[in-house]
Amino acid sequence: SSSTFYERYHSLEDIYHWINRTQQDNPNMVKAILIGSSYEKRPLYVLKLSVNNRPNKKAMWIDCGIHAREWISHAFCLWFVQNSLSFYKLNQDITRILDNMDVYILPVMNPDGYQYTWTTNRMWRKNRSVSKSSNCIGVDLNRNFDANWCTEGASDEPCTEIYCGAFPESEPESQAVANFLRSHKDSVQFYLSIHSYSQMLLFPYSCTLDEAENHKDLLEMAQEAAQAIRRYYRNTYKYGSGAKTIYLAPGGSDDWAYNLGIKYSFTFELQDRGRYGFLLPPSLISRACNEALIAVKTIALKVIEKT
Ligand SMILES: NCCCCC[C@@H](C[SeH])C(=O)O
Ligand SMILES: [Zn+2]
Ligand SMILES: [Zn+2]
Repeated sequence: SSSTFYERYHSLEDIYHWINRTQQDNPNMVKAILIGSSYEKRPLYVLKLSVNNRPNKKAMWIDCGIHAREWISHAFCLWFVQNSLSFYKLNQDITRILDNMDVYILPVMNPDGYQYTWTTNRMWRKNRSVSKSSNCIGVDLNRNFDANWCTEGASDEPCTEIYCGAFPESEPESQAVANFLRSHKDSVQFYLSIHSYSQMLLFPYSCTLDEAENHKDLLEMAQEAAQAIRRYYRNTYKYGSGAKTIYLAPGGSDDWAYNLGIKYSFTFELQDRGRYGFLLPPSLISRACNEALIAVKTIALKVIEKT
């Protein structure tokens, strides 16, 4: 049954098959868009969920798997698509969100790294690009965007886990995402990047301790989302600006999207708090994804109210 499919982790090949099947099974709600390819030439597919052709309709963006080892992230993108398709017209919140917003979902932003965690090193974080200046492999895609690039909280050392790359958008994966968002910046109102672990709802800035101009709005949205998780699932998520709540992290996709003009920009760190860490067991996928789902719905509904 479908519940077991979504309560398991899936190989890259299985996710590509799932993308294909989901589009084939839902021809008038789902379209797969090829937005680029990885360093090792694997396709980067975005699924577009759209239930109507309302003129100048808003949109939201969710990317998963920017960091390869954070498997609960990829699982959430699949969970979100399945939940949206299954409960449209049945659940009031999902129906209101889809009636008002198209949703762009990138289930695997770092396919080379993800494949590598299945075949070679479960704890791999970065992409798999080869650098000219070092034998070490991989750039941290969440330090490769053009937002205070390679300042404190990133490293110019290719062998580190937070290597910023040779220059901003040096990597095909971050370049593909940045290009897509640049060409859709007038419709995308809400950016969301899914990570693990530590149970946090973060918003700009992470690249500096300065407050975002709509900090009050972002804080209120994150607080309401964390309260929803607390109320429905009795679990605790911290929330706040990235720099103050987790650590300084420049070159991030959320800060870059925010500076592009996407004023509702978030990074979620899903379960858990460290007991299993990146190795969250499949038995906890449904809880972790349901907690993230209620948070996404809470914020998406507020974005619809405000835009
Ligand atoms: N854009 C930076 C948000 C805060 C840091 C997020 C974590 C996720 Se693993 C990181 O990229 O180190
Ligand atoms: Zn991450
Ligand atoms: Zn993380």
